[in-house]
Amino acid sequence: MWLGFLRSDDQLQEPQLLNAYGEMPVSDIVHLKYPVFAENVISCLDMRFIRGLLETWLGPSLIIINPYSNAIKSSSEQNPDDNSSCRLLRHKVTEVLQELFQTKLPQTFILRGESGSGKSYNAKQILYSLFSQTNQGLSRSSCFTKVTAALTVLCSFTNVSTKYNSDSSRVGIFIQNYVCDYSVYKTKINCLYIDHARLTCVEEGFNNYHIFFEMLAGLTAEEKRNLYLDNYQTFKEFNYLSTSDPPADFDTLKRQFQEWKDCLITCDVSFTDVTRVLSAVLLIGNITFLSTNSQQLDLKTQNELKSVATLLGISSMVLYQGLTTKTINTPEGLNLTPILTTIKIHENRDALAQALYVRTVHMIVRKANSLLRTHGAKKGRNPSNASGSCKSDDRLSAQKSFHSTTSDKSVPTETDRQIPPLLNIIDMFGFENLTDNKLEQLAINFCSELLESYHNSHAFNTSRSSSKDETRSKYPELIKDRCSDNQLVVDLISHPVNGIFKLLNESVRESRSHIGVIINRIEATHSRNSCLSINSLSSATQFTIHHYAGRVTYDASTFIARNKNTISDDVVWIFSQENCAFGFGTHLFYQEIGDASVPGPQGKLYKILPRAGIGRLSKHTNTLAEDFCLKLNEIIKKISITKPHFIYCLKSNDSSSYLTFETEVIRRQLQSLQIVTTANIIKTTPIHRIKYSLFNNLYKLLLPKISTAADQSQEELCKNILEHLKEISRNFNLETQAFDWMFRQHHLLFSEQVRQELEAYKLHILYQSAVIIQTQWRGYQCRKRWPFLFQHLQALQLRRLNSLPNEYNPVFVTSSVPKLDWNTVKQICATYGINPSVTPPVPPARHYSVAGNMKVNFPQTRIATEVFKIGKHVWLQEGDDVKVLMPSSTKDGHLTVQFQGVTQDVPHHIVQLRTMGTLL
Ligand SMILES: Nc1ncnc2c1ncn2[C@@H]1O[C@H](COP(=O)(O)OP(=O)(O)OP(=O)(O)O)[C@@H](O)[C@H]1O
Repeated sequence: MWLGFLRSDDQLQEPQLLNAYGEMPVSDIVHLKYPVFAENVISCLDMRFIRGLLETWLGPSLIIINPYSNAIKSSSEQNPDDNSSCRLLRHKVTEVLQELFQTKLPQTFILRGESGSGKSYNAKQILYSLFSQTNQGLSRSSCFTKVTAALTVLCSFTNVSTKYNSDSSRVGIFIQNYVCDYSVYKTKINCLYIDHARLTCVEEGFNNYHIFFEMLAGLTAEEKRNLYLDNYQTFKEFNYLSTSDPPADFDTLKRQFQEWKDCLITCDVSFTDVTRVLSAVLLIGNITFLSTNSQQLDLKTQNELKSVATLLGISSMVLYQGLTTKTINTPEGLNLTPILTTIKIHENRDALAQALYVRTVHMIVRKANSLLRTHGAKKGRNPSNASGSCKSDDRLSAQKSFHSTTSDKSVPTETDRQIPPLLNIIDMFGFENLTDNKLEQLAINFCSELLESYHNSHAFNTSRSSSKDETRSKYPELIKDRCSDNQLVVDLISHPVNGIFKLLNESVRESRSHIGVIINRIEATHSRNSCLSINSLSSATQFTIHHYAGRVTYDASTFIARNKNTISDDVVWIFSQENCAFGFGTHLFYQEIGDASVPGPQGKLYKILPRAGIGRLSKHTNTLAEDFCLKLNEIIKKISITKPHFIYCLKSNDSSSYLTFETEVIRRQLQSLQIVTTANIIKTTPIHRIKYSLFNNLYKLLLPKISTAADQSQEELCKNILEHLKEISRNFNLETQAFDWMFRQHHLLFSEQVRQELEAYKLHILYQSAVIIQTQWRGYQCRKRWPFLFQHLQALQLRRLNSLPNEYNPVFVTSSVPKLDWNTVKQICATYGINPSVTPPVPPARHYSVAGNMKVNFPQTRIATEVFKIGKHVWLQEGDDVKVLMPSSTKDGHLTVQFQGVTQDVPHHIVQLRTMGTLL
């Protein structure tokens, strides 16, 4: 089982990983001298950055710096295959996969960082590594092609250019990979929507979604004519795009559109249907009603109304009526009344555009999810999970609360074990602080706070519980402060009784409240919350929250309107089968229309967002904030029963400049992500907590001999493994006092240093085993081929001896002995300027040795393997530790050795390198 992993070059050729103790720059922040300070971390990251090393370990987690190298490369030039900068990330994926296979405990990669720090980029790299290590590599994995196609389509739909990132994703993404038999048999993409109001919000400085610019650049003249877009020469002529700037030059947009189109087809979604909806959305934005008479349209708009109606397969009359009338349910019956204000009609229009857009995205994701299963799932490799596995998973996770599970996360219960082996990836929103922060920013920053809270409870809970026992942690107060600050903000925003979201939701339901009233209520309810400040004298609609990553001032003036998230049923019923001949359009609203007990509008309000997906529990009437919290909590519940692996993404600068390391930017991110505190905690506390049985499963192969005594308990076996490790490490003169572990009733607590030693030792054992197996296999192959080879050699010898004519060539050679093609050899020699008749020169002496696939530099510590005399005097005894300075410059095959103050050239074979192998 391990050999598959061992073939990965990344693991075997990672000298940094195993050799970094004491070297600068260290490959793991935890190896910096205690106590770790921000300055040391920054200089370490800086030194690595200069050397092109963008990844640095933080114990079991990884820090990755975004160098913005794609600023100088187009996306088509970026090939994940030759991306050598992701070596440690790939290694991490391998480790996590091994853990998944051995412990069956679901695992989650959580990408954290500011907007633009590279979360989405690294999420793709994780997916790439995952698929290249499973499913027999990428080439055979159609699942991976579909996942990347789905993500490419999604990116165009959900990415926009912002102040922080020219390619910022406006949805949170949660990817679930179901793994079985070393294959990903199903991938599910879940989206968390929040920012669809951006589509119709045409304020200055806001950019619209990439797809509109790509589509307008990439459609052919004929396609544009068919979609009624041929009369528009520039982006600015569309109201919804009038304030936006194209995110790239025309040719790039055109190329991206072609890529998007290909990916859409890979996802089995109709290109024509989707472009019809997108064109309709753009044209809907241009339907403007006269402010003097709300029911009247100007002449140009009349044409646009007709075009939209044709694109959506409805009559202009039905569309016009849907936008301008409202059904009111009175005790006397249903009344169809005209809407009198232009603002209300325009709200209806924008709600329609948003609903069409976001539901199309949702439908594409659902379609892609249905394709992202390999045959394994259908064959029922894992019958209990393969069909409807998400549902069962949902139910399971919904039963557990976030806080109860985080406290005892490493204990898989019976129910946990039924969960299929899952590898999740979470790529949520980055923290945002704009000049004008709205409801979307509050939701996005709340999401960051929840993840921060999750991080605190997972990264520090174990340490706190252990500190109770041993009071070893030097940072309990600091951790407590961070956790309680964070909890204050989470409560302020989402408390079920008096949180900001709750107050907002009530105000939407009451439909009378004014934002000033809400702000007053917030102020009154949270007057003691130190994370909130309201200065009602300077502005009646603003409040400031002290988030973990900085203070953000929110303008609540649009909160109530944005939180509504509603569309009237008059608009929804436009898409009933009687009215609409466009099947795709009808399908977008099938739930609302299908759920209605009586056909036709009833004066109800529906949500703009689709109901299905992760938030199955959500209702038709939920507000935006309600829906967002529900879905986010569901995701957090799902991941709280998995083992998290944090990937901290840092941006190297704020201006997206290529390879520019700005110290202050890094310092800010280190502080908000608590990297320095985490490093110190990892150094001082046994942070790992694992059940004895799981530990033994992972590491029992380290024991030279496993006791077969039936009465040996799991705890005893675990003790034996650790004692053996200590003994081995003592022989290496490692600081064994840092080998920290504690035995608890069911669990073992151990330090990061122990984990690293265990992993390094395990890798070494696996490597040795692989060498033995390969040696045996090659020996077997040689012995099998030897009779044919022998015959061949005999024939050659015979031909030479008898000077047989060249044409004569006995057919002894079997297919298993490859023939040397001299013409090719000559050609290669000519290409590389090699003279085949001249013996190549001896390469210069190396200034290092290689042991266990690692480079070991001079001076080295070696062991004398036999007695060595200088004259008659015995200078070295067998087993003496000696210092080897370098290969001897005067005598071939000799090394310059120093022992007891004397330096002497000694034959190579007398002193052997101290590797673990010498001790086994
Ligand atoms: N390791 C890397 N090497 C090269 N380019 C990178 C790397 N990481 C990120 N980038 C580039 O930096 C830009 C920002 O990255 P990305 O969109 O992944 O950030 P993000 O954290 O997901 O931002 P947001 O939260 O706003 O979506 C992208 O153009 C991405 O291609």
